[in-house]
Amino acid sequence: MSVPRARLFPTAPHLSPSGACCSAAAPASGPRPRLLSPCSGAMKRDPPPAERQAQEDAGEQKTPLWIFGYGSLVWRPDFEFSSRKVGFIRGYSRRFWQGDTFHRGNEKMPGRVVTLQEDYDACTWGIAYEVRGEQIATSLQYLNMREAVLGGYDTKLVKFHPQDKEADEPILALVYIATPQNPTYLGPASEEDIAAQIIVSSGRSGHNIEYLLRLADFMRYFCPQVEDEHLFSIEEALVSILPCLCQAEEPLVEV
Ligand SMILES: N[C@@H](CCC(=O)N[C@@H](CS)C(=O)NCC(=O)O)C(=O)O
Repeated sequence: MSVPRARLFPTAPHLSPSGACCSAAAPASGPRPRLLSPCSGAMKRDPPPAERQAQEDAGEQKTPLWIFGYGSLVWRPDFEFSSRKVGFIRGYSRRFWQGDTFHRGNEKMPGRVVTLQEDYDACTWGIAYEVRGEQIATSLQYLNMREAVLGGYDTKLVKFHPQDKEADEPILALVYIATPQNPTYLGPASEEDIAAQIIVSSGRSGHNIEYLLRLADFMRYFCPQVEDEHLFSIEEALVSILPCLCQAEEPLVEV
């Protein structure tokens, strides 16, 4: 029996037309859980230099800060923003090569989430979020915990290209990347092995299957012109193991 995906997962927080995430203060179900670092007693990290510079620039010049999401940030930003744009960054490929022992896995059975691999000829599509004024410090503080402390990601400044290139110039954006030097980096594996690991992993933010399917649905519905072979071959491998997961009739992600 096929089960439409939309019924498998609670809908992502609804984004109001203005683009402000109406559940930015808390995830869909109740107040955001206190995020405890899995490495108990880990000190809260100072923001990395690139992030601090971007924050200082934004604060002093009242210019907005843009944050580029290409994984869970695409469908669960969970911070207040002023606007958002679909687009891409050059020079990177998205890969399910980062282990996750908190959000979509645990210490014994880490999940697999995405990071970026330097790849000169490649582009990675996602969403850039514009944060202004007080949104800047709030979003960076939240993402530092969610991505850096709990996820092993570092920050980098990249050039974001909005999909509507006639209307928009490229924009400098902050992106979170998990490098091979971080402790939960897993590196390459076959799409079949990655799918098998995703099927058996879940963590504090939900099942790893949800993470994969929401990202695949975002790309299918909002970037239909893009063929992300790595992502869709993992999805295909997962559906061949779990044929009950039919493709969603409507997008799981609302942008
Ligand atoms: N940095 C990427 C990946 C972010 C990502 O997926 N990070 C994990 C941390 S391990 C996360 O936030 N997970 C939250 C969730 O799975 O709902 C992005 O911009 O979307």
